[in-house]
Amino acid sequence: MKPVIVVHGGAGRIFKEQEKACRSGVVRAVLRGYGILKRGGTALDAVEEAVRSMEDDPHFNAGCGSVLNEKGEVEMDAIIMDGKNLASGAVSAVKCVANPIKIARLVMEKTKHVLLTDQGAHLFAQAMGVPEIPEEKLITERSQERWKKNLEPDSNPEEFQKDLGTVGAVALDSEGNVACATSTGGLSNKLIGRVGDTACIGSGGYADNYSGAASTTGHGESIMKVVLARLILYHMEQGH
Ligand SMILES: NC(=O)C[C@H](N)C(=O)O
Repeated sequence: MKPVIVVHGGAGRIFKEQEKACRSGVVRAVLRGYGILKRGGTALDAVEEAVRSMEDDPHFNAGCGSVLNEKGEVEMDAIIMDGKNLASGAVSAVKCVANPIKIARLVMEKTKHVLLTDQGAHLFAQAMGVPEIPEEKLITERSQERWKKNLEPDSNPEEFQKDLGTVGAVALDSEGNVACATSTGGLSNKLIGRVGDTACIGSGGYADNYSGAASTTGHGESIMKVVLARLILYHMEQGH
């Protein structure tokens, strides 16, 4: 089967001066993921690699470049899912790691659970030998500026939520297996402990060999209302 990978760097507004960097970020991610597929690798490895690449890229709202919560901290959510057996792993409100998607994968493969949050995710990551990094390494000038602007009395937080998007990827490998991965810093100036759609199976992503794979981006609280990723696959199953 001919392998396929599709990635997104969010569906938010992209400022002119960021356009080139954002474009090369998604191209780099897709090439890394596709490289794995071309060598006969799995859809799961391909989506993880593509998302890692965008987590490492400060132009996206995931990993380095994540938006900040109300206290000016980075709290990230991520999910990965294997369409072959419906196995999935996710983390929410994780701090001080470069690649939340890696921990999501470890949750899937090394635990009996599907979602670990905050401190529990942190302890698990430590136990798995995932290196901790200083929070400053995840914070960009742009995310700090956005956070400060949102604190101003006349700010329009709705406007700022349009600026940046979550990252994600879906892939089909030569064996006919599909997978999805999604990663985000969430919403600007969100409440501490807010968990968005990205960490929730069926909302931030879903993969099922029977129907396909989806990775979502946008306003998490709206996405969760309709369990969007699963809803998309439902419509695909119906042939829509
Ligand atoms: N920009 C985004 O896609 C945000 C993400 N869906 C969230 O609500 O956490």
